Amino acid sequence: MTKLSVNINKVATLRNARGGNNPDVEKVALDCEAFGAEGITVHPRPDERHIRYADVLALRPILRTEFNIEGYPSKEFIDLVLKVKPHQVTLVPDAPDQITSNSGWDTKNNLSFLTELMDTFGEAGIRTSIFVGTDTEMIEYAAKAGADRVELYTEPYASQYGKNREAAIAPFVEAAKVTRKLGMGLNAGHDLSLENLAYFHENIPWVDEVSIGHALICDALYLGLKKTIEEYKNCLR
Ligand SMILES: CC(=O)[C@@H](O)[C@H](O)COP(=O)(O)O
Ligand SMILES: NCC(=O)COP(=O)(O)O
Repeated sequence: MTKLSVNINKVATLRNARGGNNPDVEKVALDCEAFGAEGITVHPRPDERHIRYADVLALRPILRTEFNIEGYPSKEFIDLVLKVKPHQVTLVPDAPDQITSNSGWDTKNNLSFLTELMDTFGEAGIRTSIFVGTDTEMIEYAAKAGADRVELYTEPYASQYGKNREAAIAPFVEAAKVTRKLGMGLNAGHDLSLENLAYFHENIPWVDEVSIGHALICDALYLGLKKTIEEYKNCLR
């Protein structure tokens, strides 16, 4: 079964636009769970332009499903994750000023850095995931680093889907098979949507978790949050 983890960054972006607490990020997270989400994802960035470190601390005790914290492993991020102890940490190689994630790790060149982090988080009882592209060598080095899972960066799939979905999915199926062979769990995310999710799942039904934020929150403007989450879950059946 593929779990749906809702990324609530964009809810925080909306809240931050006015400085108050509307929409209430904690309430939205709980509502996502009540409407069927099997996890909540946050990606705090150094400038706190959407999810703030304080949100992450406040969410931990109230969530009932899987909590996934994504981000670049700066000292502040590592300290936050070790304090919060989520179910899963996903390491992403983003620069501090990046608009959004745009690539996976070079796990070969960062092997010792990542290995040390896998040990640190593993010893704290936190499941680890490394954000990677479909280059199978990068997946092999994620396994060498000791990651429990990899998260495949799905933007290239999403952007190619409309032109040629068979060609778009092919490298992801290959990467997913290699991940399975190496004994790691498999997550996926970035630009997954109601348009492209069902086909992704149909071709790689053994994905453990997809984390979806931007498109899902956009869809909720039209469909409402409950119906939107139901529709995304329908794509994963
Ligand atoms: C790793 C990944 O693909 C997502 O976490 C994405 O970067 C969401 O972050 P933003 O909401 O800042 O775009
Ligand atoms: N890990 C991907 C994620 O959390 C959400 O990405 P997106 O759906 O906002 O592109």
